[in-house]
Amino acid sequence: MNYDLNQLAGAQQKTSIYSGLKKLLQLIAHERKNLLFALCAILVNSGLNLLGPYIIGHTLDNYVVKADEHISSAERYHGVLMNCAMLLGIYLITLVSSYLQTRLMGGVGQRMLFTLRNAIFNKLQQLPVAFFNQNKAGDLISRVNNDTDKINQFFSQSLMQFIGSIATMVGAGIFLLAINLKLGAAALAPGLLILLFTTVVSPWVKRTNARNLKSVGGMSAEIQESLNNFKVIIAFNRRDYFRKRFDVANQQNYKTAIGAGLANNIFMPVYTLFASFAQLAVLTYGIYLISEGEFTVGLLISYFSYTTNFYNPLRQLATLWANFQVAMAGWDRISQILDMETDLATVTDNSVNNSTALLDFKNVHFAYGDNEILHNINFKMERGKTYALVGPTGGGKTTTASLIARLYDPTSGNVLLNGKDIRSYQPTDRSKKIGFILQEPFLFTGTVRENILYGNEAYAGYTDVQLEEAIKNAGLGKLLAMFDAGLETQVLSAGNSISLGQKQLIAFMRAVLRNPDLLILDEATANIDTITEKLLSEILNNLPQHTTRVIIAHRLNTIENADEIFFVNGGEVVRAGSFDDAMGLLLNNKRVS
Ligand SMILES: Nc1ncnc2c1ncn2[C@@H]1O[C@H](COP(=O)(O)OP(=O)(O)OP(=O)(O)O)[C@@H](O)[C@H]1O
Repeated sequence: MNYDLNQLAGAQQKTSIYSGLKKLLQLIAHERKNLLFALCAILVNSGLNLLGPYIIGHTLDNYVVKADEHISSAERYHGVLMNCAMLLGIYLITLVSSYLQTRLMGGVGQRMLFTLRNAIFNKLQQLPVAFFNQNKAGDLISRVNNDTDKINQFFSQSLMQFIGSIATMVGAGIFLLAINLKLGAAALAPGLLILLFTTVVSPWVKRTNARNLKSVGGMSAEIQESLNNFKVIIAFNRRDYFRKRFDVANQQNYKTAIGAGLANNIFMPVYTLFASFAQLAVLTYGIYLISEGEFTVGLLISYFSYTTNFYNPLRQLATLWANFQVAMAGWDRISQILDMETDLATVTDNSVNNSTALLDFKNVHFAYGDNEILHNINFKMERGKTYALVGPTGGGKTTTASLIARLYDPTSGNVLLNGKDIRSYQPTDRSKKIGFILQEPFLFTGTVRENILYGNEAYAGYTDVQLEEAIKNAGLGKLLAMFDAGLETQVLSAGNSISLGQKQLIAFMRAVLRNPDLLILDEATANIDTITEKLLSEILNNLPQHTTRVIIAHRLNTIENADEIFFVNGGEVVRAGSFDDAMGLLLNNKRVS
């Protein structure tokens, strides 16, 4: 299955703004109350702002331009003062409502960021190994950090301004048309041209931003790769090579960022130009209407304010629209992860199998992409026995072990665990039954204790003394004693606080403590001295009766106690009997050739 996000990008970028926004809003459905309050605040704000120009126009017409002779100057003065007081009240209420709106939306934005990052992280935890093989960690980190932040910025800063601007525009448009239909139409006509321009240009702006976010992800992947491998880079003197690679990624990012900046800033000047056309139309046509006696000076002044009230938010919308395009491009990249279907779903197994073995491979084929690695594999593994997988490098041993642990599913055929399709087990049940120790075990930054407890939640409440007791009971006491500070020894996930061999010992203790039915060791003792390795082999021999062991190793002494050896090579897994049988077979083969 194709899990490469950057290859899927083309297909998935076609999500419409409406459906993208709808899905995004579903994610913050629980914020409905806050959004509603903020919306009320913004509507109050916009509505009151629109009353201002009308009151000013009304004041001018009634108390200044055509003041009625019957009104004394004291009454006129009083009228003007009353209207000013009303305006002051309006301005104060808009101040409070705009504060409320900013506060509410700031909170919504931060909570949304939290929810989004959580959703992506949880999704990442469910995705199969193939997903991580096909995508670079740096790009994924950029999606979790950078792209979610773009959405947060839009929601916390721009969304309410966006709605406020639209509300002000609609209100101003209504006032313009209601006061004078013909002049209103002339004032609003350039707005239609703006709408047309926006519709045509927006897809290009979104595409340009998507390209930019992709190159930010690419650059982040470059940085991550060179930081992770800095020792190899220094040892092989590959600094120039990586510097050049980074330079290419940085250049690429620079170019796409310039493109995105250009695209995001294209709206503003065009909107300003059309807004000026509107003011000109109001001025010339308005003066003509006044000369015809169809309009008043006070209303013309209100009209200018309303035209400004219509076009200013429109200009603001230009910036907000660009922010929205950036956010939607980020959302597309995030939805690619959220929409990713895992092909390792749990299936129901109603078939009747009479297999009594712990593990049963039935006609298993497996391919990475188009490259078939295992062809029609059939073998069984019984409870409590020790099996070794041997064979040349690249022969398929790790791949076979990965199928046993269901890191991948067969392309065809079945793997049965306890007579049931391995795909029918819930991930938690399966991982309880199977322990997997890798050549380069992953440890978290923390203490040995914390690393042992990872995946061993049953011991979470244990005191150090109780845990040490459990470790001793599992036969692991001598291993723990190899760490100077015992359970409190510090481990750095990406550092050199302990050796690779010591890391393997911690992973070994972690896996054995889980008391799994099946324990897989993939070159898990390759970095351990022969004396400690003997100790590990004793521990393995003393595991509970029911535990089956699968050992992948190149060193012969590691596998000499195996009950059965399998040769894994050329797409086949062949039974070779016990260690002695296998050695005999190997010697005979050599003699023949
Ligand atoms: N993630 C992957 N994507 C594509 N091909 C892979 C992947 N992992 C392994 N392969 C290929 O599958 C084949 C078998 O690899 P595998 O790691 O199973 O061999 P192995 O016998 O365990 O080798 P080694 O002894 O070196 O660990 C190799 O040709 C390898 O290149």
